[in-house]
Amino acid sequence: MYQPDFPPVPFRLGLYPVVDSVEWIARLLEAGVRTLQLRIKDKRDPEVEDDVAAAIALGRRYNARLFINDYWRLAIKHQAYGVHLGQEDLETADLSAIRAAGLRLGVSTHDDMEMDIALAARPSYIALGHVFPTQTKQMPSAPQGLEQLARHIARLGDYPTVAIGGISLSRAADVLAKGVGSIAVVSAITQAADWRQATEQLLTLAGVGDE
Ligand SMILES: Cc1ncc(COP(=O)(O)OP(=O)(O)O)c(N)n1
Ligand SMILES: Cc1ncsc1CCOP(=O)(O)O
Ligand SMILES: [Mg+2]
Repeated sequence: MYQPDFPPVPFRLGLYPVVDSVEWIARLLEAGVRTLQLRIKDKRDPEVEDDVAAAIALGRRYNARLFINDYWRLAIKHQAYGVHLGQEDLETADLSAIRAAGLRLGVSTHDDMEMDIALAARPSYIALGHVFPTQTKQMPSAPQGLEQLARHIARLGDYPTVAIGGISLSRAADVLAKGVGSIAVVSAITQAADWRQATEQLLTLAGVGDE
């Protein structure tokens, strides 16, 4: 039974682009995307605060589900829809403060042990990855593949899930067929020859997510 300790999200979050600039957030909202993440790596809070605030304001204007990766203090300060945290971040972030501020929480997992840890935090959704090899992030482990993904989704039952890692346009349908509620993509959009067409095609496959 899905009983998160943070505000719930719909099981189907649909297409979930993960991007590194406010420009991308603006473009994708305009293109109809309604679940997305601002992921700017390795900066200090003051360096990213303006971008985080601008992305959150845009997300609000479009009534979108905008998650902030890593910068949970800024996400609280500017009242984001949600925060996405990795396993290491879970050790240092103030989950009580995120919960008290009413933000949704997404947590990364790579294997069964990390799923145990994530489930103990009772987040709003659980991300599963990386499914396929990825050029976007250095991963210490091997890709899960589709069969492992299916096993993890089955274990999680009605818990909202997001698959990530190497999900190209040509692989998206196979991933969605495993029953995941959302596909998170970086390069399938940002490196596409025609990002608008790629986004439209991915939206057709994954949807915009449920209300
Ligand atoms: C939807 C989604 N899933 C997983 C990740 C990876 O998060 P994390 O493990 O914190 O790694 P970084 O993205 O911070 O490098 C994600 N960002 N989004
Ligand atoms: C941030 C992140 N976390 C696990 S894989 C990944 C990168 C996904 O990027 P791509 O969709 O380009 O493989
Ligand atoms: Mg992170």
